[in-house]
Amino acid sequence: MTAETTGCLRKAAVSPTEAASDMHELYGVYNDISAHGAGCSCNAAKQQGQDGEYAEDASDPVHRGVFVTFEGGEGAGKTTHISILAEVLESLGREVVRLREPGGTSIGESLRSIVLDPSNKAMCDECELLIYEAARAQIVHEVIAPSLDRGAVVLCDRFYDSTVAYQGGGRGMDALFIDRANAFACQGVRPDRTILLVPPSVEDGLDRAVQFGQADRLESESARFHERVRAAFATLSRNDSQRVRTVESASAISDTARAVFCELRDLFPFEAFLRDETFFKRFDAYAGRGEKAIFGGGCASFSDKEVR
Ligand SMILES: Nc1ncnc2c1ncn2[C@@H]1O[C@H](COP(=O)(O)OP(=O)(O)OP(=O)(O)O)[C@@H](O)[C@H]1O
Ligand SMILES: Cc1cn([C@H]2C[C@H](O)[C@@H](COP(=O)(O)O)O2)c(=O)[nH]c1=O
Repeated sequence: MTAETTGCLRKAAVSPTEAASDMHELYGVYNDISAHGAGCSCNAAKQQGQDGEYAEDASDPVHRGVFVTFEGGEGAGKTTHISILAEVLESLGREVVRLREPGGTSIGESLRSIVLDPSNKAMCDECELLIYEAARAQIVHEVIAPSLDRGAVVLCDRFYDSTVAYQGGGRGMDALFIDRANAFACQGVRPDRTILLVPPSVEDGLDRAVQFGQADRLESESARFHERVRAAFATLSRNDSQRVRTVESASAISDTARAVFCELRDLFPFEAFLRDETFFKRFDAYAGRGEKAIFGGGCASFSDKEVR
């Protein structure tokens, strides 16, 4: 099995056996690791595409990679769990592209600093919506579509569901217009799975989010705004429960990480990790380290200094 035939492994010729042996070295606990090679996620994703589960019309592209987005209110734990997932997927030999929205491209990061700048108090809702869509169009065109085409796993911190929740739920903007704007920006690219992380409460999430610095323009919105965003995310998950999986991020990071892996087990070969009582405990050490410390790894990063 080669990367060319399956789209499953890192671009160069890394066989399932080699990937398994890398992971064995890293974690040193699995004897039945060859089972991971058999559970190739891209085949699963492609199959789902062929079955029409993810592709809503015949013109939708069926990509070779896997696109997973993380959503949720402020401080939900998206950065932390993307980092954990990326680390494990890389150990399995996958090419992982980590991104954030808005951002992830040079243009997108410039738009991010404008839309989140707390001094931009004059920004109207229409301008805000279009900035998010502009950044999205650029990241889809420049990074997400090409990465999926070559078979990478793309992990994105927020995507179009955030526009539905923040500009739709939070600002009360027209839902149909938002759907059309999202479709225009995304050109048929849709997440294969979305993990919706839910902190214990809006207040807890905001406290977590601002612990390392000043609140940005959106974080500075009222608690009522953030409650509406939270409710809109909950509705999204109820209406599309096949794609959008809710995970509470109320307890230890290890418990939340295990629940995230559970929701992705049909896309990636995670069974051995899920059977291991102790595997997820190591991730409790990520608590409170913040984005800068976590994103020290080898894969494409969306930290401020290393923007893709
Ligand atoms: N179960 C949990 N899962 C993830 N993070 C947790 C959990 N419990 C506490 N935290 C803490 O919450 C904080 C916020 O996490 P993180 O930065 O990953 O959230 P985020 O959703 O990316 O935030 P933001 O909205 O600012 O982008 C971190 O300090 C993290 O250690
Ligand atoms: C994509 C997107 C984001 N937002 C909001 C949500 C957050 O408040 C910020 C992004 O900051 P984070 O620290 O990276 O979470 O922007 C939005 O309102 N609409 C969107 O489409």
